[in-house]
Amino acid sequence: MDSSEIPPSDRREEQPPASLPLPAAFLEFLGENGLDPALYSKADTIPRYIRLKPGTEPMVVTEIESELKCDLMKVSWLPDFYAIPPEIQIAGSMAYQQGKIYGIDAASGAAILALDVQPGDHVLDLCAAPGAKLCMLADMLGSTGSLTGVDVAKHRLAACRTMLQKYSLGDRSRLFVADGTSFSILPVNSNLGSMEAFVGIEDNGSIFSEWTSKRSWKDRQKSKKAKAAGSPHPPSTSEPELIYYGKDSGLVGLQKRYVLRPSTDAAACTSGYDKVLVDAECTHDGSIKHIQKFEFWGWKTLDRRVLNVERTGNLLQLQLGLLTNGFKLLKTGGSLVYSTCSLTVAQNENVVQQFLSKHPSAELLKIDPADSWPCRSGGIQKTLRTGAVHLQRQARLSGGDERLGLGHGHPVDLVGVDVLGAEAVGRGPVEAVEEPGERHEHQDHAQRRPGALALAGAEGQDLEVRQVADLHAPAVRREVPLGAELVDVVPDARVPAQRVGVDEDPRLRRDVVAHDGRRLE
Ligand SMILES: C[S@@+](CC[C@H](N)C(=O)[O-])C[C@H]1O[C@@H](n2cnc3c(N)ncnc32)[C@H](O)[C@@H]1O
Repeated sequence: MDSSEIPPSDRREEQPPASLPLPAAFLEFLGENGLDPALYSKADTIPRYIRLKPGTEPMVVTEIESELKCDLMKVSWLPDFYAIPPEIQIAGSMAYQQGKIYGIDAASGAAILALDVQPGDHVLDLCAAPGAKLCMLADMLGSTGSLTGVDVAKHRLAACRTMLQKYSLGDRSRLFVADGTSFSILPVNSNLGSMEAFVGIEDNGSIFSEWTSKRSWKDRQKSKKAKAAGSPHPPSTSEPELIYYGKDSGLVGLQKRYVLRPSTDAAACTSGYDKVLVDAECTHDGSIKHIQKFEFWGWKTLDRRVLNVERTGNLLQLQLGLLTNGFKLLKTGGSLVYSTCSLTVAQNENVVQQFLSKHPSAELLKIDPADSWPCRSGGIQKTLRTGAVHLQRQARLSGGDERLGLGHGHPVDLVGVDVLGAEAVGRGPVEAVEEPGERHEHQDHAQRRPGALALAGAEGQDLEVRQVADLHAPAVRREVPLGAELVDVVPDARVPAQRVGVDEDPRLRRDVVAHDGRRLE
């Protein structure tokens, strides 16, 4: 959504109130978890953060300041991060539209720094969508190594693809719709010994050619069949689905069966990922601005999606499952960051404790740069927490090789990075993400994908997908020509898929939605 195009009256309506009348059930949840409700009245003082694409000329800062009409305050401990006042909308700015800046909260930045990505690393982001951290990871990677993003929600992962493309960060990346608790595909080029056998000679559809957004004939047939059978979605499988790969991701020319084959535990030890980020699905209670959105969505939704006991129980299992599988995919000596945007001990320290009790080869490591971060200690030694406002914690764990029975531990690190005064993960520059229709998708997806839970909600980061009709009715329904890949799609507001700011996920009912239907006028 391009906020510059929303009439000022609408803009005001979208601003949540500074202090919220929190419902009893949420107050109870906070009480049970020892959290102070006063946290949620501070949203109007929490800055928003943006990150400048590395390499952006310093003089651009002045230009952005004059465009946004505010000062950009450099965050000394986070390279390329700037704080801006919370009420500033960036989505309408040229700097944003030209891909010079993106919205990402400071605590997310800390999680990525904690991962300490090095040139040549193979990096896995196991809960990647909507993709702010993925973009930063891609930036850190530079022109070597590889980045694999996984998320169980296809439409959210499609937003990651849009972001990677918009910021020209996708060349070394690949994106899989998959359950992160069982995903087992290793990085390419990590098993060179046997790779020759998998380099394709004839392209008969079993070899990766350059990625295109055009759907294959096979895919189109599948979705036609699904439609004919009365289902808006193609039948789901639990097989990972590759929805994007960049030209330098190493896939082009390889046989699909080589790239997509599941790995064994032993193979992961030697050929797994160097770095894994598990930014797990959580109750999002540490995201003050996210909680504020329930004022609009309805507090009953908060009950159902955040506080529901059954859901929370499942969530803890999911978090442990994601952490365990992420660890399994690390190569020996690799490291992992576990992070959530919940403030609860249950979803953070306890999950990590449980994990550690079952994985003796995993140890906590100290994250040295965190010494200069505005953090305080968390509940376990070497964990850090933020102050009153926001929590994000990272566990940094070594690759373990107990599966080989070698029995020696590697240094592991659990860091609760918490950023004093850093913003809660807040509304991204592109407005609200979770609209009623989207919630349906989450739930539907959860039913269709084993391991998936209905989401508590997006982090509100830079997700560029929205249902215009729901948010800003009346959206203009004038049609413009569709890109070839969108044939079969019946969107709310049609736009060419190539346009920046468009999510094209041909298999979902949400279809293709312009950021703002009025642009089509
Ligand atoms: C906190 S958000 C991740 C935010 C993201 N790292 C970012 O920086 O934009 C959690 C994500 O986990 C995903 N998720 C939930 N269950 C999952 C599962 N079983 N496997 C993989 N991803 C899952 C959700 O779809 C959601 O996008």
